[in-house]
Amino acid sequence: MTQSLAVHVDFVNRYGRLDPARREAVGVALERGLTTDPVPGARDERLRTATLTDRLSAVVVAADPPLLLGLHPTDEATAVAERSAVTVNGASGVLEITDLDELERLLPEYRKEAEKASARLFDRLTDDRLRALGISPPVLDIARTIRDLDQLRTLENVLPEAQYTTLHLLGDGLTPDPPERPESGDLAAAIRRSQGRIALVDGPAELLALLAVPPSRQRIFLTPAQEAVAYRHSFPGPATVFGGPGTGKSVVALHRVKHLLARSAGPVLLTSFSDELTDALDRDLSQLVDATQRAAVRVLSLGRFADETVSAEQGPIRYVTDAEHERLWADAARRTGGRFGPHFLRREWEDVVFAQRVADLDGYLAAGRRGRGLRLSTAQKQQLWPGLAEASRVLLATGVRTPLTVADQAAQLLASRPDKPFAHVVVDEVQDLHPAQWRLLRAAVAAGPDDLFLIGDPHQRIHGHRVHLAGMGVDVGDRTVRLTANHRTTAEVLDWAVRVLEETDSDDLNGGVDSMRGYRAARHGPAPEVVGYLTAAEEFAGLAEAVAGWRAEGVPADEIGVAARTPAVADRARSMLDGVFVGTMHALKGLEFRRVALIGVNAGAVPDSAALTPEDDDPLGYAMDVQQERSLLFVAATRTRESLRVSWWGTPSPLLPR
Ligand SMILES: Nc1ncnc2c1ncn2[C@@H]1O[C@H](COP(=O)(O)OP(=O)(O)OP(=O)(O)O)[C@@H](O)[C@H]1O
Repeated sequence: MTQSLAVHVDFVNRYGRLDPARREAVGVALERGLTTDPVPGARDERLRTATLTDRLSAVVVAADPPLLLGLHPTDEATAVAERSAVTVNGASGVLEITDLDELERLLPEYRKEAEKASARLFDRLTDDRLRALGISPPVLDIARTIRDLDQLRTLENVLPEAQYTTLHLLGDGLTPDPPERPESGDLAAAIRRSQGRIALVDGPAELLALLAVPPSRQRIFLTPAQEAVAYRHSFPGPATVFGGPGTGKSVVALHRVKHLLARSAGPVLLTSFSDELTDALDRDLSQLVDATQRAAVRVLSLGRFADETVSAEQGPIRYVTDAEHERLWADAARRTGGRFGPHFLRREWEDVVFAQRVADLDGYLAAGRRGRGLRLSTAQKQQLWPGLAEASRVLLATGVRTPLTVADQAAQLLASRPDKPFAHVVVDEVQDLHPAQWRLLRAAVAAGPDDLFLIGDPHQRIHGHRVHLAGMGVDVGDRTVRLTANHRTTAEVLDWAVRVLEETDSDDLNGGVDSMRGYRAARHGPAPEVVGYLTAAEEFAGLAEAVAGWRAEGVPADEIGVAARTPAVADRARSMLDGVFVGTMHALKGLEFRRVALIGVNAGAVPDSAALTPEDDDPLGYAMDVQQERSLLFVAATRTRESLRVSWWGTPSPLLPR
């Protein structure tokens, strides 16, 4: 691909804010091709302007390829070009724009303030250290005057983004990423390196296609925090990225794939736990990589990957049906003398016996039951064992399979082969994976640098397997990066959703805890609307009215999501709504909409009594199941970009925040 033009995210955002007529006119001008004019008196002669319409001009960096930096009324474009300078960050090698006039205007004021203070924020750091971390001379001057983080924040929109981020981390007592020591400091290389902020296109047609992608669908640009992890040169082993809902974790996954493809011939596996999620990743990846690179990536769910691996050796696989599965656990429960229920047995088998590949009673007596709540005495384990052994016999020895047993078989097949199918594996939504799936991931790639890039959110765990990664041969050491800024949900919805979780901590897959503190959302919107009705019929009528209202406001049907806790309630809603996404709360995972309605959030339905371990059998297991139901409501509530409506009939769910 020839890359004849580069475009900065700021240009794209400004274009997106124009009215349709101006957008059209700018499009026509871009199609004709750019003519740039030098700006007399510019502090950096590489900054030019290009006239686009009678009122609008682009700020352009004269480089190879030319970079469209900003889009402004012509006077303003000239002023930006006059007072700024283009530089290459000394640590990361990315392109930066510094407003020199503004820094020089502020410096005397900040110096005067600094003289009054007894200490300044960066006193403990030498100039050499700051320079090595990419702080440029004009920024260093003003950084020296800063007293505290609050004062630093006043410079957020003045300093180049990456330098601001570095200073903020240092001021917070944290260590920024080590410098990458870029091999070349020239502008062309810097443009190519600034992947998350600058897109390269092969001409006006491709540029217009990029500009036509609505902001909610664009996956091209990253914030500096996202960019720092997605384009980190290399991790010496498995790395994790944790972040709350809407922090751009899936976007980071896509860019990590792009980065790996630029550095290695692959092949790369991009995977997640469901086909819906991998289908969405697959669609978005095509925005980022070209056809040659695309050919070196497999995008498929863990279930399909496992199925492919096993069926290649053994032919088509027959999976157990839901009815057979239910019968199996009812049989197993009978073999325990009826002392334990089918639900408990299934969880015990999946999370202990099968998770640890326990083969006999002695193994079971010795097995740890981390995360399983209720303590069991030796006598109880002995009572349980015949039921568990029968489940193992049916599920492992006969030809009947579940997705999890197939994952385990695939893991064993791959583990026994010297050649691994992938050079790198990138996984989204790791919080829901079962140990068998972790074993499969581990076996899909040889241990080494950049083997596993794991992305997730412990608070969105909705399938209940608790895993300790080091025990799966996945040691992430201190390679955990956290993302905190939410780009999807409004602050009002995020606050409400966090209250559903009741401020609990979730274990972080790594033996520690991941706390909710630090989530933030910059956008604002209406508070969630919570509506109660006397009967289900009235609630459905209220839903239909609300959806009709949104449609009348101009919200397209496919930008509306409706979810219920159970398939039956969802089916009923689906039958009365056309073109709108209607599904279970589980099915909302990973999706997003402009408006979301959660229905049937009543006592008895949320939490779903059928999904709870009976409290008398196992109080701790019960508490964990309730927590999982909270996570589910949290996940469903955070799917909306604009507003959330929650309804119930009869008695409201006890999980709703008061
Ligand atoms: N740097 C960014 N600039 C603008 N929008 C962004 C940015 N990063 C993410 N977004 C937007 O935020 C939304 C959420 O991103 P994404 O789906 O990657 O988040 P996530 O962390 O995987 O979410 P979840 O865990 O809730 O499924 C998307 O609409 C995406 O386009």
